[in-house]
Amino acid sequence: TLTKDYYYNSCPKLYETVKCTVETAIAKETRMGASLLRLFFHDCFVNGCDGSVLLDDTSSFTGEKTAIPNKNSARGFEVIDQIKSAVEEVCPGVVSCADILAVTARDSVEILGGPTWDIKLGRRDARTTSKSAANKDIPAPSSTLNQLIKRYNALGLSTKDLVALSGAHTIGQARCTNFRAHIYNDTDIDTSFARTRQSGCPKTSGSGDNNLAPLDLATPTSFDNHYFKNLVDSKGLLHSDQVLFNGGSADSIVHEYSTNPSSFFSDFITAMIKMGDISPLTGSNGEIRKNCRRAN
Ligand code: HEM
Ligand SMILES: [Ca+2]
Ligand SMILES: [Ca+2]
Repeated sequence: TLTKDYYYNSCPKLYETVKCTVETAIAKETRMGASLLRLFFHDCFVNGCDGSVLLDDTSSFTGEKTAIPNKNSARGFEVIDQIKSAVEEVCPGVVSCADILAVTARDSVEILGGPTWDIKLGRRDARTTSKSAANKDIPAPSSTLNQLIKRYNALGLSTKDLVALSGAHTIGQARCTNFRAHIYNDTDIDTSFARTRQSGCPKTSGSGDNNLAPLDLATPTSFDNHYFKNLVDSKGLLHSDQVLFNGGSADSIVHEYSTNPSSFFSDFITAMIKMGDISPLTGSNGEIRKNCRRAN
């Protein structure tokens, strides 16, 4: 099992080393904080939090980076490489890439104005992975509320965890291809917001697919509860965002977070810890990778 003081003796400088590199990366590009937080989610939802998302393709397997949810989308791998190098300098061969993702996600949230919390460490790194697992296990932005609830439940996460974790969309950007159907076809969207987003995202698929828009139109670089205020105003960017406030079973939770930032923060922390507990490799399973991009 994971513990809070896992590297207390073996790598006492871990936290300051990671945080310093994350701060530099976010100072250079604010969006990087969002990208790093998302990497932890994409790792944990595919074979658990085992660093699988970081593996490059090899001759023996095709990894997760070219799966639909990640291709042209997941970013921050160079920053993870920098953090891993810095950590290897202070304690070589000790800290897993899976744990580095967990610390990095926690620090990114805090640096962008969100809460901080103690995390549990002791994960080991996967030696392999598969593209098809990533395609199957990461929820699509076209998901219905029931599909999202089912997927989260299968991982031991509740509807409350789903809503709280979706609050991560208070930061970062999405590509037109992922919100086109919502802004052109859905009716659960504020019409003037839809028009604004349509102006940056052509209706014809294949044109402007990579054009970006902020997931939170109000405060896209601050980790706050504005995402939930947007949902109450029918200004969610993704179909999978707005289904959380649609007259369904998640409405009351969204409403609560939209008026009470501290309840969002405390439930987000709980949910991040639960997500970080999804089937870690421990004991003699897996390994401590030397380079996060490949098995030793
Ligand atoms: C509920 C299911 C979820 C769905 C369907 C979903 C879907 C998406 C999509 C489609 C994007 C935009 C990607 C692109 O257009 O390239 C995105 C971005 C993002 N997601 Fe999620 N997401 C979900 C849950 C989460 C969770 C649980 C977290 C973290 C705890 C998270 C964090 C982020 C962040 C921070 C971004 C912005 C990344 C950046 O700007 O680089 N998402 N998500
Ligand atoms: Ca994984
Ligand atoms: Ca925000």
